[in-house]
Amino acid sequence: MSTVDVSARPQWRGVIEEYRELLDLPAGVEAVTLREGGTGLVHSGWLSGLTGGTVWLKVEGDNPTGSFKDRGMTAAISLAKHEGARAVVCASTGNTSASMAAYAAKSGLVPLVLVPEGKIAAGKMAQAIVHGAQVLMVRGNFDDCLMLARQLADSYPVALVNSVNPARLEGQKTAAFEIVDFLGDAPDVHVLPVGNAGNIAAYWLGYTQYAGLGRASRRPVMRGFQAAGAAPLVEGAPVAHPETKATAIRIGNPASWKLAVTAAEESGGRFRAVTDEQILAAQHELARRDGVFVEPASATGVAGLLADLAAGESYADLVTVVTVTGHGLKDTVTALEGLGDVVDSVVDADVAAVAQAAGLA
Ligand SMILES: Cc1ncc(COP(=O)(O)O)c(C=O)c1O
Ligand SMILES: N[C@@H](CCOP(=O)(O)O)C(=O)O
Repeated sequence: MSTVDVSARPQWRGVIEEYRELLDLPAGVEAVTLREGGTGLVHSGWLSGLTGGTVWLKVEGDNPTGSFKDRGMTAAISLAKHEGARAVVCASTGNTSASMAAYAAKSGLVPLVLVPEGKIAAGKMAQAIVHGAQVLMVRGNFDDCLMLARQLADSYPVALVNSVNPARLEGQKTAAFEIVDFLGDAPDVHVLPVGNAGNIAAYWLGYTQYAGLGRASRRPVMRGFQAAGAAPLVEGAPVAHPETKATAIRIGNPASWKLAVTAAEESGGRFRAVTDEQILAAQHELARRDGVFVEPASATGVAGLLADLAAGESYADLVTVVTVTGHGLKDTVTALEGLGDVVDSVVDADVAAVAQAAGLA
């Protein structure tokens, strides 16, 4: 077979190459990329109808490992490699570890993951393990894991790639760039789930940079939503024992607390809490009405928007973007919980029986 030169063929290049001149990374950093970013901005007919405005879903489950973390991880891993690191570490509620493990595999770095024992969705755990990470389960919560990861990185030759690493936010801010590039301006309101708070900080960084460059005429109001059992930013104090079925945001002391508060305050936004019941209901509604299957934590922004509407908040005539942060296939167990017998009925391999069971006959 003759070799075909594909180097000049158009392809999304990943967030570093697409936005390199806008990222605060050292010159000459070679991108370790899985072609992350360039994710869909999907119009939600359902939410637009409910609000009387225009609602877009930024579907971050489209990323290579199924969450927004890949945008930051390409930057953090590329920088770690550039600086000569041999090993990387993260604390994780699941998605960061999946992402880190994949990018570490791509780059040849050795990945070490610290997770809270028994609180990681199976799909995410599988990703980290299959990509070759060493996964240590810690008797403690995410906040304990992050403290340990920081201590390891301080004392041993291993680079920390959680969102306390500024390169992570540099990569993640590209989601804001993509939204403005697509819509032609920033939205009026941006809604998203908040856990460790790196993502809201990164979006604010991106929107602010684009407004400063004149690529957007405004910055959106930032509305962050947390799970009621893990809502330190709503309560104004760390939560010692965070609890929620949305395990990705089971975090009691967000590392980017101050940056998140700045984003909310400067934008005229705020934080609100929604219950697990509201989150899981929003997850199912989104899947059934818009065809977008997200993991529980990712539905927190949708739940928040619905709760705002129920509380009389108006989104009418506004352009709203809701980031749905990760793919539903990561946690099918929680998605199916409470649905009873998911296989409606078993039938013989007979067309009449099938038609009858399906209510067609
Ligand atoms: C799927 C998902 N959504 C939302 C979040 C919250 O993002 P952040 O920690 O940047 O606030 C996380 C991680 O915490 C996550 O994994
Ligand atoms: N949800 C996160 C928690 C860690 O967040 P990070 O953005 O600081 O890495 C995860 O997936 O682990």
